[in-house]
Amino acid sequence: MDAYAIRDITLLPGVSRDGKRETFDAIVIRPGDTISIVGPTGSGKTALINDIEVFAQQDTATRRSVLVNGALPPDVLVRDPASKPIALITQHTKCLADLSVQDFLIMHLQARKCTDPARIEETIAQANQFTGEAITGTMRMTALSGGQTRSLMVADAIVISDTPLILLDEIENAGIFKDRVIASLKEHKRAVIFVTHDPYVSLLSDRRIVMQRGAVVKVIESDGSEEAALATVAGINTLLYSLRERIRAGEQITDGVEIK
Ligand SMILES: Nc1ncnc2c1ncn2[C@@H]1O[C@H](COP(=O)(O)OP(=O)(O)OP(=O)(O)O)[C@@H](O)[C@H]1O
Repeated sequence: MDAYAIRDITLLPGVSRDGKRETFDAIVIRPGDTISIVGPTGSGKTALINDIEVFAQQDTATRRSVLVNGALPPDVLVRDPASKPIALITQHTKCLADLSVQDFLIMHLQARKCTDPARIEETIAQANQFTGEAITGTMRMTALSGGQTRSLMVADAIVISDTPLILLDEIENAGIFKDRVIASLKEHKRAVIFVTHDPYVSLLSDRRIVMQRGAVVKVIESDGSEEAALATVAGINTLLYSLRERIRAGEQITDGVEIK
């Protein structure tokens, strides 16, 4: 995004599923922000990120609108895929191209009109920070696991697509290190919005948008009061990760398991 620098993306209220106006004034998303969207099944979490992804202008079911740098988004951001400042990655994001990881990334680099070949290795190295299952350039895209695919897509969004905002729809079971993804997105000054049912991701976020009946009903700002809960959940997360690895490796877990 050299030509058009994104300073912020603003979501303006729409209506709930029963037609009531949402009560928030505006939700402003800036580089480095980590936001989670939580709420029961069917409460409108996916609809909310879809509004952001399509730059809604009161033309979706929710009647919300989205501004870029405080104004209507310019046409080029909406229509030119190579200029799109938003990457949406879901559980179902799959790559059907029968190419090696390296060839796929080269193709994407060309599509994005980028000429820096160092970005290929950088993307693979970044993806390997997010997953415990090593990815190499010679692997086939179609042979990657769910966790490897999601890790590569997030790394690609950071390094090659270079998008300022990444939307991640329920990637929790995909076997990626979510805390590392969040740390890396912050380090690269990217904003991320997670649709999530995962307490760890929710508690790690700077802001939590709570949905009910198709509407935003609350925005909780992280103010340190959940630190103790976060520390406990982080311990549970680490424990579960190590157990998962040991069980996958065929071990029997006969020692006592303990949250550190
Ligand atoms: N404000 C709204 N007005 C009208 N329809 C809405 C609104 N918000 C969501 N919907 C519709 O309600 C349905 C459920 O919403 P959505 O899929 O976004 O829920 P969700 O919270 O993502 O659910 P899940 O957790 O099961 O994925 C969808 O058909 C969506 O288009």
